[in-house]
Amino acid sequence: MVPTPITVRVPAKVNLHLSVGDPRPDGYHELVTVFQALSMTDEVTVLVAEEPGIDVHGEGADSVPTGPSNLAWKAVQLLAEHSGRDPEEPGVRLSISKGIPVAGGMAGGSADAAATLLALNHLWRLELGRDELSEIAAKLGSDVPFSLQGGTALGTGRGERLVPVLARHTFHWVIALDRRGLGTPGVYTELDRLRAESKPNRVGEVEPLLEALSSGDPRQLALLLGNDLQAAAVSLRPGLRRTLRAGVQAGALAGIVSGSGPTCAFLCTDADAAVHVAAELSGAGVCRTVRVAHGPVPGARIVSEEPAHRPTPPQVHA
Ligand SMILES: C[C@](O)(CO)[C@H](O)COP(=O)(O)OP(=O)(O)OC[C@H]1O[C@@H](n2ccc(N)nc2=O)[C@H](O)[C@@H]1O
Ligand SMILES: Nc1ncnc2c1ncn2[C@@H]1O[C@H](COP(=O)(O)OP(=O)(O)OP(=O)(O)O)[C@@H](O)[C@H]1O
Repeated sequence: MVPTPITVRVPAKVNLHLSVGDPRPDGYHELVTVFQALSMTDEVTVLVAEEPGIDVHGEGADSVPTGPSNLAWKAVQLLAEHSGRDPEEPGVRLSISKGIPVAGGMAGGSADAAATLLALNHLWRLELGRDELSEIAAKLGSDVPFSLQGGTALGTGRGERLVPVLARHTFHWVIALDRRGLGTPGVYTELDRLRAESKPNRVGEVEPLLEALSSGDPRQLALLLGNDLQAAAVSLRPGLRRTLRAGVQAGALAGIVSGSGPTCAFLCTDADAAVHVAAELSGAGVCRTVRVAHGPVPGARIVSEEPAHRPTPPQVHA
């Protein structure tokens, strides 16, 4: 009997605190970061198929590769190899429904890779535990373990070593999507360049932000949001300065560039304030589109053993 397709829902992330150290010999930067999973999600359905492939729908689907460079397909190959299958003939197809902006600094590709690992773990009945899945996830990218875990977490190393952070309160966000994406490696390189020529401010210690999270007071949290990559993202995309200003003028408590950008995330007092800020910001004409979101939300989770929709035939065979 053909196994039932599995659908996994997986969240976007924002870095509430992102402290970037110097480059390491392996080219990565040592990080101290606090991730929060937000209610903007992708859905990935895996199904058994003789002809492998990927189809992608939704937000920014046109700019997502449908071949072997898709991070979710890399997840298929890595898990196939790990479980003794032929990575070139894994016998599955993926259908990805995007709600997370592509190349937006919100871990969209990482989310799809994490969702694929979880879905295949069930489809292939591998029974790998969360720790083992997380180790495999880290091989695919620094953000992938957090996409699996969700919630709020402190990340160290290159961002892949996680400890959950207690954050019982819900925070309300407005998310401003830019017209074009930014490549993550280029933003880290720009930060190194800025640091070689001047001394851009660095975010402080993470502890006060952890205390603000546990207090649940968005006003206290707003004062402590910080991202070392923001200066680099703004240097590469100067228009972000205007977006950040417009969000605060619209009534947000504070705004930051999300991860490597160019998406900006604005913390608001409550859900009503977020709707108001979103409406104002969208009228300001500084970004492509505006969303409201809340966090924390859970990480990758199975939402159904039926596909969200019947996938159309893949455009390119992986
Ligand atoms: C900006 C963040 O989203 C913040 O969470 C992440 O640091 C990026 O995570 P990611 O997209 O999963 O990144 P990876 O796929 O692991 O790495 C992509 C590239 O980003 C740079 N990179 C990433 C993580 C890190 N700690 N130091 C880095 O310098 C490296 O140039 C690396 O080649
Ligand atoms: N499943 C996928 N979804 C989106 N982009 C993908 C995927 N697989 C590969 N990519 C490629 O990866 C690039 C980065 O996309 P992604 O959406 O992961 O960026 P990001 O959210 O900025 O990542 P991060 O926040 O983890 O640095 C895209 O330009 C796209 O070409």
